[in-house]
Amino acid sequence: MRIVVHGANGKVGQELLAQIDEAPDIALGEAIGGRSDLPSARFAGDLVVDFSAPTGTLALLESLRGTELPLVIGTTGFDDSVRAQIEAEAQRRPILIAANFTLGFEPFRHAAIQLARALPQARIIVGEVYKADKKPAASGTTQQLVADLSTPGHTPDTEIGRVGDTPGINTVTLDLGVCRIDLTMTVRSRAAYAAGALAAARWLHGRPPGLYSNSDMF
Ligand SMILES: NC(=O)C1=CN([C@@H]2O[C@H](COP(=O)(O)OP(=O)(O)OC[C@H]3O[C@@H](n4cnc5c(N)ncnc54)[C@H](O)[C@@H]3O)[C@@H](O)[C@H]2O)C=CC1
Ligand SMILES: O=C(O)C1=N[C@H](C(=O)O)C[C@H](O)C1
Repeated sequence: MRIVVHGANGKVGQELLAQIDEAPDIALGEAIGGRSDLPSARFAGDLVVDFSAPTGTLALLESLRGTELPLVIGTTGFDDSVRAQIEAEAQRRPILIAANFTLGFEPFRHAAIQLARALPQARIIVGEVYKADKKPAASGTTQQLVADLSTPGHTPDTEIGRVGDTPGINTVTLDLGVCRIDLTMTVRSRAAYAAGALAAARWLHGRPPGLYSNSDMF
């Protein structure tokens, strides 16, 4: 399978290029670095992986018109209108979108959901620590966990941290007053995200048009 990387100059994009270079079953079709590269892109590949920015993903969808290339979207921070455009585009091509491609993220979020169901009286706090230059708003991962753990009338609190070049620390705390339970997922390297995105690409390749998430892979 030949992969086109969109956002190739970025932190995750560079990890993707390194892992594609080592992968026995994947070749690099094209590396699209940033905004200025998109107009000349040839999309010389079988599938596109996008780790850019919401405006970049929008521009990518526009550039992909007329193709049926499958698309793995790692970019986060979409507003409802862009999400609606992605959903519409999934009628024309298979799209897999996930806020967090770390291999352990699905089991992590399901463990948190199970604990929250078992302890409805707990106060829940969803925490994150990321690189200092990431937007201060809650990450896509935190938004996913907050949605997973919200019940009518109860929305988890969030704690947002930005430190150095932290790849990602995600926590779910269930506070019962007399005791607390802490779940933590620590990503040591952005290689974790790239590995998960390439696993998603292998899973998505050959599937029919539709909107998929990494929970469909398990
Ligand atoms: N789903 C997941 O598992 C993960 C998602 N992410 C998300 O992926 C995105 C990229 O993360 P990083 O690699 O850390 O960011 P980065 O800032 O290091 O790289 C972003 C890349 O996108 C390009 N870009 C930015 N705006 C663009 C535009 N308008 N058009 C075309 N290209 C554009 C930049 O040139 C750069 O190559 C972010 O949205 C981040 O939240 C990051 C890590 C894991
Ligand atoms: O910007 C990042 O680095 C990450 N962003 C994603 C998010 O917004 O949740 C996923 C990952 O946690 C790292």
